[in-house]
Amino acid sequence: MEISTPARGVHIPLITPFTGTGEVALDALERLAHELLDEGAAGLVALGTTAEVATLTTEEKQSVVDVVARVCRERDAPLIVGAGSNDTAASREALAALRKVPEAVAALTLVPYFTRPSEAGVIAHFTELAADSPVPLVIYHVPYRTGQELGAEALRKLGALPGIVGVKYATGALNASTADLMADPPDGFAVLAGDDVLFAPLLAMGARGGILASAHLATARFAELVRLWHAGDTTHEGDTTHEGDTTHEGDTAHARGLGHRLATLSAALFAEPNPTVIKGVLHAQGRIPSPAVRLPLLPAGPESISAALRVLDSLTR
Ligand SMILES: O=C(O)C1=N[C@H](C(=O)O)C[C@H](O)C1
Repeated sequence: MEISTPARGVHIPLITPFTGTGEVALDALERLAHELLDEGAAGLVALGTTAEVATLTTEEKQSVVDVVARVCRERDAPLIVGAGSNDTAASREALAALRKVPEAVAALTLVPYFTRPSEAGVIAHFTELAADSPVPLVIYHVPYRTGQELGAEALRKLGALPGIVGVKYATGALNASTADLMADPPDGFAVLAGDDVLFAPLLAMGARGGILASAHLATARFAELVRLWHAGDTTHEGDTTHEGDTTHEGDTAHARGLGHRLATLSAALFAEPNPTVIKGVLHAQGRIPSPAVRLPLLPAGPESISAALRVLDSLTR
């Protein structure tokens, strides 16, 4: 298994577009994937939460992975695939299936949800998965969805395991534990922002990038924000930012302003459950055939979509 830290930048967890009659619109997915890479996405994520993965059949999931893998192969772009659950044995099988996806550079694997094992149990889960997986793992830490808290020390232990290359950090808030982790992450361990509105502050703390549904829109501006925060890095690719790195004063002011504006966009795009507003906006732009989502999600209301379009317009003008 080749172990490499996820690429610096914005990785986009693709929505699953549906046709007016409810089938997966694979042609629209393929077009969208190309557009996002054209606009500066560092990589793509298939089967994230944003893909409404819980509602896709096994065949649909396979088709989605096939399409996104093809795009990544054609574009030489890194592909991360969502795989795993709160059952260790089933997660091992899901990860083993990635042997058939040579384009996958990593799996995005949730901290086991709902069961609420001890911290030691979470570490045992990931130790077993990482030992066996054909691709390295990016841990998806989202305690407000999984019900499982993990402190900086536990994340450091996980990050030090061979085969674990990063975390999608979506804790809902940045706090002392975040500062602790960001001050001393394991070598080669990428912290990727997973809370869209907190992307800019986490970049300022040293995040390598993000896995952000919001970056379906204004993709180039999200990519620009990463460049701005990493402009002064003096360390080599693969390292994290260290004390003493320089960023020009003008860049910092620009980064701060852009970060605020992108946070406003993300807030508008998350005004209703993700990815309903994003789909509404992409449909209004003519980029996907329908804004449809599958139950239990309901389509976003027209006010939310118009508000997001207004913020987007002010950002791209
Ligand atoms: O699918 C993902 O990956 C993401 N899901 C989050 C969510 O739905 O809450 C949002 C994040 O931007 C990426």
